[in-house]
Amino acid sequence: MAELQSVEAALAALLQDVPVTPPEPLPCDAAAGRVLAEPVTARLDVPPFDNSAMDGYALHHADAGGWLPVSQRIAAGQPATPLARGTCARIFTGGEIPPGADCVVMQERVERDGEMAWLPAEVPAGDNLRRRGRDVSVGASLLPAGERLEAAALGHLAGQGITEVVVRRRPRIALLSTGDEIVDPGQPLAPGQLYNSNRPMLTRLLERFGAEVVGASSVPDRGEATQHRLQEAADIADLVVTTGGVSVGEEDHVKAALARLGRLDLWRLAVRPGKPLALGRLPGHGGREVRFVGLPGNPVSCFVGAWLFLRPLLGAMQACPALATLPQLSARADFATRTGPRRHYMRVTLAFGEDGILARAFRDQNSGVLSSCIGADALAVIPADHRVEPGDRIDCLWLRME
Ligand SMILES: Nc1nc2c(c(=O)[nH]1)N[C@H]1C(S)=C(S)[C@@H](COP(=O)(O)OP(=O)(O)OC[C@H]3O[C@@H](n4cnc5c(N)ncnc54)[C@H](O)[C@@H]3O)O[C@H]1N2
Ligand code: MOO
Repeated sequence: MAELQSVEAALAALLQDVPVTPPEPLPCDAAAGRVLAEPVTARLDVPPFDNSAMDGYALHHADAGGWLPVSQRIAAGQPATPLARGTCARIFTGGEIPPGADCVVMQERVERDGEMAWLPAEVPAGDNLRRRGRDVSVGASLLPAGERLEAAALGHLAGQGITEVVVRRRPRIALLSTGDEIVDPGQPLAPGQLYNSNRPMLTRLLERFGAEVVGASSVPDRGEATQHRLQEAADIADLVVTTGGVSVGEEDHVKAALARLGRLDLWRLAVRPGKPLALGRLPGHGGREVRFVGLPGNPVSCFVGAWLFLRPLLGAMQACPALATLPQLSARADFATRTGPRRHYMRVTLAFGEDGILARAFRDQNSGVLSSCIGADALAVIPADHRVEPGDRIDCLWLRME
């Protein structure tokens, strides 16, 4: 039997020559989670004018230390007039610093008597000032291509008055569920059948990774039907993902159908869960090359396979570096385990304490037990042929992210 491949070899095969989806313009209001196809350059200074960081009094620092007349009042949104030397201005947070002032004293340090204000001595120039362009200056790089538009980036675009961006088209995914025993929720369940957990789970994960599921259908365990559905899927998608039917039984038709239509690049990994994972390519509409990932049917194999393989693949398709890898944390195990010839990706929760991070493993790590993925903070990576005792250091891949 052919040797099992490593995760690294599978990732290298998967990420080779990945076609990037085309750019498309999109209103910023609809761009959350999308990936910038072009860098954005700042066209405004932010803040656009020197302004006060405090409610208080603006003055020239050389005039501090004594009583000064209050010569103007500047609320946020009002224009300031030049400040006469020897006077101060009542100012509010965000108010424009008047020409001639170079510092602000917060009102808690100031005594007020009618139109006069007492200001403490030795106020440094620049105190409590937010200078024009401190955050962003015109012409500077605002956001690079490949940035995923999350909260702060969307705020940054709005801060420039930008209403439209050019983003990568979301990769289109066709999801095929194989298995005669798999039934859609809402249908009655006959003996020997079970409901399709993988489809909604993968749909949600794929959407979180920036993709759009454009087709989701079920495939009976027959070679011809599998081939037909694979071709239909390849015609509408950038990536075809199947679940189940990639093991060694005679009811496992996916690999054969793939090999007939396109090409099987790699099959069977030294990992648990997810051993029979298959990677390949299919010819799409008009001769396009469509990627193929065949996940094993066990729900945990699908969950882990999506994080390990679909996420970086979708990152490459959107030219988004943030999706390429998962952050790695070092934790202490609070469990004992032993691996055989396959690397084990165990579902763990992480407790962040004063002594560091403690990883707790879900009790049943079988690849059919989807409960082990609910609330999982991370995947603990246990090398092949390895023994872990409680307290041992282990590497964990952080999952609490997009
Ligand atoms: N003789 C061998 N048998 C198996 C091997 C092997 O090396 N030799 N490998 C085992 C491993 S490891 C895995 S993983 C599974 C994967 O097999 P398949 O990818 O062909 O998956 P299926 O047999 O179709 O399904 C496996 C399991 O998952 C259930 N399933 C499938 N789809 C769904 C779904 N959409 N929702 C919920 N559950 C689903 C299915 O009913 C099966 O119980 O092969 C082992 N066998
Ligand atoms: O490789 Mo499988 O997913 O362990 O049951």
